Parts: sequence; C-alpha cells; structure tokens
Amino acid sequence: MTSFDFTWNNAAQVTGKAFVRKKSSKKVSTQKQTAPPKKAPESRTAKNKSLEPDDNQQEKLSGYVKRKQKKDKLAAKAASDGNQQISKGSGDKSATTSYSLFAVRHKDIYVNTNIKGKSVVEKVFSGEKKFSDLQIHKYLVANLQKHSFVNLTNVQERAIPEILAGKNVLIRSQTGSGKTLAYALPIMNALLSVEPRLQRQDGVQAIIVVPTRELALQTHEIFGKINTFQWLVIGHLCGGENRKTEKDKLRKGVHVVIGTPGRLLDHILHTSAFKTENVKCLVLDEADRLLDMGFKKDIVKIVEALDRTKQHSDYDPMAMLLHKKTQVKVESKNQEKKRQTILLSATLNKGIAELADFLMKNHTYIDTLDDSPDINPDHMVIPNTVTQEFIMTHIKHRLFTLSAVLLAKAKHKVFVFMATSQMVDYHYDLFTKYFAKMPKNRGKLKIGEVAVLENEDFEDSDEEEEVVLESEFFKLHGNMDQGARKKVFMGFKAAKRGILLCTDVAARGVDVPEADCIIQYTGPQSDDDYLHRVGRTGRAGKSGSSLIFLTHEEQEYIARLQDHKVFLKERQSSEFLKHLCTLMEEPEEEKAATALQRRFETALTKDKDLHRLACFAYSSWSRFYNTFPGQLRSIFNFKTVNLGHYVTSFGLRETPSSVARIVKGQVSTVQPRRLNKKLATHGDEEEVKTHKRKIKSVSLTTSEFASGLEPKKKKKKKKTQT
Ligand SMILES: Nc1ncnc2c1ncn2[C@@H]1O[C@H](COP(=O)(O)OP(=O)(O)OP(=O)(O)O)[C@@H](O)[C@H]1O
Repeated sequence: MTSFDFTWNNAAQVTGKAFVRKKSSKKVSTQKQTAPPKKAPESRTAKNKSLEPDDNQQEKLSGYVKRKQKKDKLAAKAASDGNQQISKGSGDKSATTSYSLFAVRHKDIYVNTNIKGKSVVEKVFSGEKKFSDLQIHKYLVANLQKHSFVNLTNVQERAIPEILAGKNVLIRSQTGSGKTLAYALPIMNALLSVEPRLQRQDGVQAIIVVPTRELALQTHEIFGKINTFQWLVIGHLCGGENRKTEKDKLRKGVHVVIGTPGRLLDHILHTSAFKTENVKCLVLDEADRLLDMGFKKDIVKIVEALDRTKQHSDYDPMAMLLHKKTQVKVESKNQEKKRQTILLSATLNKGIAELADFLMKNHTYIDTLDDSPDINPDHMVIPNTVTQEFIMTHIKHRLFTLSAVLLAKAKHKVFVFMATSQMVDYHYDLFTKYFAKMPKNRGKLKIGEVAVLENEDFEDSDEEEEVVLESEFFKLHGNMDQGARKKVFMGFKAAKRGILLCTDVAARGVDVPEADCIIQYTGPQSDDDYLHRVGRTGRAGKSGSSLIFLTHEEQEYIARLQDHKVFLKERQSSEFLKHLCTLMEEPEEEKAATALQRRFETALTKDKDLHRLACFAYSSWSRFYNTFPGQLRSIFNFKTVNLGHYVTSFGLRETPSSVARIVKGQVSTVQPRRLNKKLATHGDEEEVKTHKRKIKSVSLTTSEFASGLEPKKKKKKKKTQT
C-alpha cells in the first residue's frame, strides 16, 4: 500500500461521509488514467450510448480529464512526500484537511531521548543563617518576618555581607534564588542608617536598572514589602508610563529609583528635578538580559551621566580661584569610587564580564555554584525542583495538543510562551471564545456530519454554551499599552489559577511564586531563553514542571540541551489528548481532536476578525521562525519545515501563499495603527510600514523589551555630488 492509499483509507475511517465523496472521485480519476479518454466511447454499453457526448462535449471532457490527471498527479506526489493534500479551489485547503489530521504519520526516528545524566544542582537554601543573624536594622528583620522570610537563601547569605561592606559585586545565581532581596535589603539598611534622617530633597540615593517594565513593578513591590518607613521613598520609572507624572514624582523627591534603561536615561538627561549627585549605589539586575536587549549603550550613558553630575557637584569656582584645582580632582575621583555597583545575573558570559570590568574597577565575584567541582560555563543550572519534559507532536496536531495540555493543567498557574505578540493575541481570542466555552450539544455534532458542523454559526447561534475550562486566560506581550500590561501582570499574580499566554517579555525576572507550570509552545531563541522561561517556576525551592513542544524536525534540540546538562523526559501526546474526549463528548481521542480542530477551523471561517488575527499570527510566526540565530538554525530550520502543516496548526484552511496574500492585501487596505515602532514586535512593523518588509532579526528579539522611548532617527548621509 502506498502512503497515498494509506492516507485515504485512514482518513476515511475517521471522517465518514464527506471523505467518501472525495475517495470516489479519486477512483474515477484512476480509471481515467488507465483508460485513455479516446477509447472511452468504445467501452460504453449500448444502454448508455444515447448519453454519448457530441464532439464539442467530448473535447471539453478530454480537456477536463487532462486537467484532472494533472491535478491527481500533483496530489499523489504531494501526498507521497508527506505533504498536505492538494488544495481545492483557490488557496483553500478544503474541508477535508482536518480529516487527514491523523493520516500522515511520521517515521518515528528519534534522537536518543532516554539519556539520563546528572544535571547541575544548585542549592537554594543553605539553612544555616537567618535574617536575624545579619547586622541589619531590627525593623527590617521584623518586616521580613511578616512576609515569612526567615532563612537566608544561599545567594543572600553570600552577597548581603559583601554589599553591606560597601563592595562592588558581580553575582551569579540561578533563577528564583532571591537575588532581588540580596541587594534590596542592604540598600534599605543603608538608607535607614543615614543620620539625620534623609529628606525628600536629598535626591536619589540608589538607581536600579532592570530590563522590563514588569520587573520594575515587581522590584518596586519587593522594596515596598520591607520599606515601612514613611520618610523613605521608592519610585519606578519605565517606558509607557506618563512622563509628566514621573517628573512630578521626581520633583517631590525619590530615594530609590527603579527603571528601564531608556526611560531612566531620558529622565537623567532631561529632568532637572532628577538629582543624581548623591547616587551612592547603582544596581544592574538581569544584567544578561540588559545586554541581550542591546541596552549596553544606554547603560554606559547612564554611568557617564552619573559621573558627570558628580564632577559637576564638585565644581567649586572659589576653590579653583584659590589654585586648589588638583585637590578638587582628587576628591572627585575618591567620590567616584564611593559609588557602589552591583551586577546580578542568572547566567554569565563574556559580555557580562566585560561590562563588570567597565563599571567596576575592583569587584568581588559571588557564584553560588563555587562549591561544585565539575562545573563548566556551558552547563545550564535550572532549579532541580522543576520536572522538565518535552512533547513531540506532528505539526498539524499542535493546536489541539496545546488545547489538550491546557485542559490537563486547568487547575494550575501556567505560563505559555509563544514566539510573537500576534500569536499571543490570536490564541488568546481563539481560546477564550471557542475553547473555554463550548456549545452544550456538541456531542451530537458527529464528525462525519460535515453539514452540521459547517453550518455551525457561532455568532448568530442562540445555542446554549457552557464553560468547560474554569481557568482564566491572560495575555501579556510588549505590544500592549502599559496600563493593560500592568493590569494583566497584577491580575495573573493575584489569580489562584490561570493561563498566561505571553511572549518572552515575561521570561526574565518575572516572579509569580505560585506558577507551577511552564509551557513553551514555540522554541526559545537561545539556550539562555530556555533557562529563563523554565525559571518562572520552581521559585525559592518550590516545585514545578516545564513542557516544551517540539516537532519531529526539531528533535535535535533535546540533544542540544543534553550537552548543557539538561535532561528532558518525554510525555506522550495521548496522555493529554484523552482530555479532549470528555471535552468534545467523543469516545475516541482522534475523533475528539479532529472535532476540536474542526471547531477552530469553522470558527475562523465565520469570524472574520479572528481569521485576520490568525493570518497575521501565522505570518509573524513564519518571520520569527526564519530568524533563529545561527547556532539554533539547523534545529529550527525554516527551510525544511512544512509550511502547509503549520498553517493548519493555526486553524487556517488556506495555503501558506494565500495567507501571505491575505496579510499583504490587508496591510495595504487596513489603516495602520499608530504604533511605537520600538515596541512593535514580530509583524506589527509590517502594519506600520508596508514597504519596509525586511525586518532585522535583532529588532525581532529586542523590541519586546524596549523602554518605550521613541527610536532615534538615523541621520541620512547626504550624497556628495561628484
Ligand atoms: N529568604 C527567602 N525566603 C523565602 N523566599 C524568598 C527569600 N528570598 C526571596 N524569596 C522569594 O523567592 C522568589 C524569587 O526571588 P527573586 O525574584 O528575587 O529571584 P531571582 O533570583 O531574582 O530570580 P530571577 O533570576 O528569575 O530574576 C520571590 O518570590 C521571593 O519572594
């Protein structure tokens, strides 16, 4: 049996009526291939002779047969290549597409996924020291206890005494190990110790630079937990917030400023009320991310500006008149030294080492893995309380498998990482409208009865719906305005359970202590991204699980992680698909999955807005997939993926090229939204400027983390006339 036959037969089992029609048409075409059309009249019986076509009709018929033969040949070729069935009509993959979901089977050639190795283990708590053992203000200890912080984590035990001693430090410690408190506590202790008490007009004493707005809010919250002292003011400045309100805050006086690099620099340079001459501590949190996101220049400018204001405050014209110039310079240098710098990161690389050398003349290096003898820089350290798993799906099965996984995790707090903001928007709408709620009589809509399903009209239907997924959906990406981002972030944090669909904007530093499941629906763009995404669970010694979706083509990624001493267990999709049976009221997994896919596809044909979102989501995904960095490109290889299958995984019935045409067409007709280009991600750029189609890969990964400042316009070089 050829793979083509296999496809048809298998599909027929699943699909029933609609498919039988297609099958019989195939039989006709086979007969016509063996019996050339010229001889056809001879083979006719006398009974049907009266039905013989005239010459004109015959000509038409032979043309039709030729076209049909050509079509069938193409179809056979595509199917034997493992491709999707050839589309019917212009660009529509036809209603039969979803019926063949389980027909095309992959050769199960796996890389050896059963290698068990010893992953690198980093202990979070040493259990030896308590906050009360530290030489810090007793009120701070009391505040910590109120929040159940009693024992120091490993990194806190090592770092706090060094920071209290005023040393410059570079700290590396795994995700969720309590790095924030490791610097927040000594800073608050220093501020409390100032005699006489600090006044608001004393200006900023400490600056904390973080890569994302969520992290700025979160760090502000942690400071808030230990700062119950009314005279000490903590503030945050980040892109997307109202600049004027921030200026007013600065004018009133803030002692600790937490912010994203762009907005901080903007205020340092342009807000006269931002008094920086008294800054005694500069912290760069998530230093690896700050560098990855291309903030090095902003950081250098911040440091230069701080140095300048210090020198400026030392400017004493009287002293100069009295020829004390040299003395002033020496003092200024000494003061420069007094500013303490703290760098923190979960991963270390050459870039961070260079940044540390640039920012700090002498620094102490603190690494909580110092005790492990066999550690090497390639090893990734992930909390050992996290169970790491992968699921290998056929591309076409991705959408309903994700749905099934979400059903299975309905009682958990889940992060779902997706490649682009458009993907997040689309899946959020799809899931909230057509998955979390289902029509009450769905069990009666049998898969074979295509007509019933086709006519399922979601909008006009007065069909009663029931909520089938109690878990609330949230979405977070860099393309949302600041107000919405804040609301979602807070909402998800406060929720008892929920599903957050997000881009990598939520991958770094974000602390949702109860989050116990991480799903990576699209692969990470770097190994560090993998580590940080997984690091959103298993915080401060808590347990959690992580699941990455891989296709058969991407399975080499498991071996790559093994090289980093990260070992993943395989989960079978059937373990999850069984949840769809209850959902779709179908006894068999394949039928239930097919029914759900059909529901999604039908929804797209009825809901124009959703269809548009799906097209943009697919389009943004394809651009994302095409820009994987060099070291991962052979695994996440755009050139070898079956785009047709991916289109199905977005619930679309069109071919990839027709989706591209739709996106292109809509771009030229749709009035572009006013977007901050630096904030726009993965495809919104296309909405902004239709003619600027080539998007640099850097912008695809950096824009999520932009500060919210307008991008600087590059000066055009004037052409010199020759
Ligand atoms: N001593 C402690 N005891 C118990 N919980 C703690 C302690 N210190 C910090 N935590 C909690 O641990 C969690 C992680 O802390 P934090 O966000 O500072 O980690 P991190 O090392 O900065 O992580 P990441 O690298 O992902 O940013 C937080 O929920 C925090 O409240």
